Order: sequence, then structure tokens, then C-alpha cells
Amino acid sequence: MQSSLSLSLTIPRPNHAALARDSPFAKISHSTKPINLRFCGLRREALGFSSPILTRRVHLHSSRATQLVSASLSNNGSAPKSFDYDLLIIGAGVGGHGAALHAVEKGLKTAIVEGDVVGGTCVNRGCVPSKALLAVSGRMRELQNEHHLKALGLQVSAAGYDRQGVADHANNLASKIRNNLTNSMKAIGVDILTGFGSVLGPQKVKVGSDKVVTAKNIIIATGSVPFVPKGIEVDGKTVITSDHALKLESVPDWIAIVGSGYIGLEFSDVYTALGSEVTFIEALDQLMPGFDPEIGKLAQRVLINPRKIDYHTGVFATKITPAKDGKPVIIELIDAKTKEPKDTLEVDAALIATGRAPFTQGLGLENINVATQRGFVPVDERMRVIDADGKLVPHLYCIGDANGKMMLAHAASAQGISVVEQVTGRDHVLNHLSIPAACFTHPEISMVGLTEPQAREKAEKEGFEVSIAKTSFKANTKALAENEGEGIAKDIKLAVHAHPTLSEVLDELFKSAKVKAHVSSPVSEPVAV
Ligand SMILES: Cc1cc2nc3c(=O)[nH]c(=O)nc-3n(C[C@H](O)[C@H](O)[C@H](O)COP(=O)(O)OP(=O)(O)OC[C@H]3O[C@@H](n4cnc5c(N)ncnc54)[C@H](O)[C@@H]3O)c2cc1C
Ligand SMILES: NC(=O)c1ccc[n+]([C@@H]2O[C@H](COP(=O)([O-])OP(=O)(O)OC[C@H]3O[C@@H](n4cnc5c(N)ncnc54)[C@H](O)[C@@H]3O)[C@@H](O)[C@H]2O)c1
Repeated sequence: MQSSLSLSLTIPRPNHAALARDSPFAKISHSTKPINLRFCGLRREALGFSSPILTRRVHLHSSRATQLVSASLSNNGSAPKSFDYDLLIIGAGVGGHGAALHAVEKGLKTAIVEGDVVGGTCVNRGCVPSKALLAVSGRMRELQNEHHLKALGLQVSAAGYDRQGVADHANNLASKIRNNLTNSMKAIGVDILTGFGSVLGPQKVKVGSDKVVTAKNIIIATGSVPFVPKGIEVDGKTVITSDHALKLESVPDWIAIVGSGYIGLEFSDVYTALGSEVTFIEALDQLMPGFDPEIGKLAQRVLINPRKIDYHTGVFATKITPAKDGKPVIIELIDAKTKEPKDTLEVDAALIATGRAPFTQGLGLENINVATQRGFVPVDERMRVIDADGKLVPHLYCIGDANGKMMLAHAASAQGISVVEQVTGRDHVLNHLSIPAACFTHPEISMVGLTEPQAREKAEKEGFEVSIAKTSFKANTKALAENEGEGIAKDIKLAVHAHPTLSEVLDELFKSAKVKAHVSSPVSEPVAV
């Protein structure tokens, strides 16, 4: 029997006081976060495959869509007999936004409730500002790499940056995308209702303190907030989460990053490019435990070892005290296995990147007999909410980070689109294994599907063989022209690639694969209704 790398990490209760300050709506609950492991390819650019999530959409005529919605509804219990909206979405993050646009396209009268600003985590505190900072770190890295520049025949005398200018770039980009999102919804007639949304009963939602809205279908899309383990005191200045780090109010000389997942890695890229020294603190035995082990090793060689980064693995940060009265940030570490005290670090700052917790507090789920599981809203494969007795709650769905299936922006919006397909009469199940992910370090790491150990474990159970195909960027013309031949790709089949691009490396991979292609799209075959 092959051993499995399917890791599951139990995380202690978060620091409620810190979260109350940091999150838009205060407090958060306990979380156990499964770590996703997928096949990976390490490269400077994303590998160039995209998920054909929308390719099999069935476009229904608006009136037909409305008929189907009405036909599929059964007015149970205290549900209202007529509705203000066909669809009401709680949370205007990327998941809610994607669902809202698709719903209007399908002819549904749609409203979205937002208690903070439109755009949610991704636009305001996640993907967008972090990628703006990573665009800066990528260029800084190129300018700083004298050896690389010389190989291209270039000379640069000095590379410097203006911290405020970099911070403004990230902030301005977030504002721009936030406005785009807001305008795109207003332009097509989505009602944006401002206020905190909570479920009052079946098909009934309270918005703010006194408004009550009814809807045939409701989607919960309330997202997540940074998870801060107990004992860690976040002051927002010297002990920070990604919410603070993205504002780039300072660039510390020495920063400890607790957690070497996506957030930890991406920020290590930013901080080291801007001149910080980084110390990783990782609870598991290796850095980047969520990645395919071979890719993890390569990433260690390329992203960690050559940089001003050191690390402690197999240790938990149990207590972190912010800098005060001239004293540095103090981090107490214990051995993750024996729980014995291991070390104490004194650093200028600490970034807590230990995962995200669902934001589902105050949603009124108890009013409809729904109990969250470690804060996540339980859903089936169609994002339909499951109640405390294991039954599906009619007309209620949950998408995105709040259901914990896959904490990625494009997964949230794909789930939203999937739900809209269902409420307009088309059965639709997303295949999450076909949804790619990318870590936007320099070079980047992208992945889709199972990791090698996961594939081997599945093969052992289900009785098939695993064939590993692997290719390198060392012979790729585009990579060599960029003087960036470091990197590999493992497994993916059937795609046509533009020339000259880095993704041509995949063609090589496919040619060398011994297995027959198993092509699966992110959507299941449609079921006629
Ligand atoms: C630093 C960072 C970088 C990231 N980078 C990437 C990336 O590059 N690519 C990627 O795919 N993913 C990335 N992610 C993850 C991505 O941001 C999330 O997966 C995504 O935002 C989830 O979308 P969502 O719609 O589920 O929730 P969110 O975007 O969190 O939106 C939820 C919205 O609901 C609102 N809300 C909550 N409760 C209520 C309520 N009761 N009433 C009214 N409104 C409410 C919130 O104010 C918020 O606007 C990143 C995350 C972080 C933190
Ligand atoms: N490019 C992207 O797509 C992107 C970028 C950033 C964030 N995200 C999303 O945001 C989510 C959160 O990211 P994240 O990096 O915070 O979480 P993560 O789950 O990716 O990594 C958290 C890491 O922290 C470690 N850890 C947890 N508690 C610890 C402790 N007390 N001491 C030491 N180590 C500890 C875990 O072992 C793990 O390696 C991810 O799941 C990802 O989906 C995506």
C-alpha cells in the first residue's frame, strides 16, 4: 500500500479579538483545513491551460428560464408565496459576482447583498493586490539578477523602489477592479443591497437592521477571513495577516512568515525582492507541504535556497507577541510532534499565513436548522446546503470559500455559475479536480488534478497503473530565449499550444506520456430536464 500525502491539519481556535479587528464583520470560528494536493508544474509563467468551465453552457431564453425556476420551486413551510427576486446572493465577492452576472444573463431577477465593499477578498484583500505586488517583485528580481541580465547582454546600474509607490499600485488596482465589478453588476440590472445579510427563514433574508427581502433561491457567498491560531496576537503593524501585508505599510528587515502555503510563498517572493530577510515557520515536516513532493523539492531549490530565506519545519508557532517598547516581535515555537518547547525567535515582524477561516457568523443558519462544520456551510456536490438532519435545504446554496471545497477565486465563480445553471433547470456538477491553481511566485507553480502520491494511492485502491510523464523547460526555445530554462511539467494531455510559448513544453510532455488520455471537463455531462 502506498502511503498517502493527503494531509489534514487540525488548527487550534483562532484569536477572536484579533479577528474582530481585522475582519469586515468581526469574529470567526474554529477551522480544520484540508490541504489540497495536485499535480504540479513549476514555471516562470502559468502553464497556459485554462479550464473550459463555460464551454458547455446551455443558454435558455429568459422567459423559459423564469418558467423553469417557477416550476422547480415548491413553496414549503413558512416560505413566502410571491418573491422580490428570483435569486438573492449574500456576499459580493468573486463568487457572488460571477453568479449574479450569469443569473441576469439567464433572465433571473437578481439581487446581491454586501455588508462591506464589492469585490470581497479577491479584489480588495487577495488575488488582485497580491498580484500587483508580485508584478513588482518579478521586475525587481530581474533588475537585481546581474548574472541573468549579463547573459542577455544588458547592464543595469542599480535597482531601487519607492515603497509608497508600490503600495499605491496595489491599492489603485484593487479600486479599479472593484469599480469595474460594481459597474458591471449595475449595468445589467443586479440590485446591490448594502448591509449585512442573514437568513430569517426559508427564502427570506434580512438585510441590515430592518429590511426583509424574499427570493426564490438564495446563494450564500460570504467568503473567508485570515485564520489566526490561538496565542498569536495580531497588532496589524509588527504581527500582521495578509490583509495588512497587502497595504505594504512597511518592509521589515527581517520577517518571519508562519505557514508556507500559497500566501506564505507569494509574500516571501515579494518581501525578499524588496530586501527583507525571511524566516519560514512551518508546522509540517517540509516547506510547501500542499504541493506535489517533487515540485516542492524543485521549488525549494529555486524559490527558497538561493534567496535570503531560512526556515524551521516541524514546528508550531504557539505564541507571538508584537514588538513593543523597543522589544522585537517574539515567537515561541514548539515541536509539532512532541509539543515540547523548541525555540524562541526575535524578529522585526511576523506574517501569519496559516490558512483562511470561513466567514459564516451571524448568518442566521440556525433559523433553518443548518449547523456549520468548523465554520464551513455543509453542501453536496451541487453546492446545495445540507441541514443538521442531513437533508437538503430547498432553494439554498453555498459557494466559494464559505463551503471550503476549494478556496480559489475561479472555483468560487465556477460554483456560482453552476448553481445558476441548476436553478434555471439544468443539472450541473463541477469537477473540482479539473480546476487548476497557480502560485504566482517567480517562477510560478501551477497545478491541476491529483499529485503523484494521490494518483498512486487511488491506483492502488482502484486497480489501475500510474504512468508519470515529465518534461523540462531546458530545451524550450522561449524559455531559453528568456534565459529561464529551470522548471519541469508533469502530466496533462490533449491541448494545442501557440508557438513560441512556454506552454509548448506540455506538448513534449504529452508525446512522452504512455497512458491514454483521460479527458475530463470541469462540468459533468449535462442531464436534460
Ligand atoms: C492574499 C490572498 C491572495 C489570493 N490570491 C488568489 C489568486 O491569485 N487566485 C485565486 O484563485 N485565489 C486567490 N485567493 C483566494 C480568493 O481570494 C478566494 O478564494 C476568493 O476571494 C473567494 O471568493 P468568495 O466569493 O467565496 O468570498 P470573498 O471574496 O471573501 O467574498 C465574500 C463577500 O461576502 C461579504 N459578506 C460576508 N458575510 C456577509 C453577510 N452576512 N452579509 C453581506 N455580505 C457579507 C464580504 O464582505 C465579502 O465581500 C487569494 C486569497 C488571499 C487572502
Ligand atoms: N495564488 C493563489 O491562488 C492563492 C494565493 C494566496 C492564497 N490563496 C488561497 O488562500 C488560502 C489560504 O492560504 P494560506 O497560505 O494561508 O493557507 P495554506 O493552507 O495554503 O497554508 C497554510 C500553511 O500554514 C501551516 N500552518 C498552519 N498553522 C501553523 C502554525 N501554527 N505554525 C506553523 N505553520 C502552520 C500549514 O501547515 C500550511 O502549510 C489557500 O487555501 C489558497 O486557496 C490562493
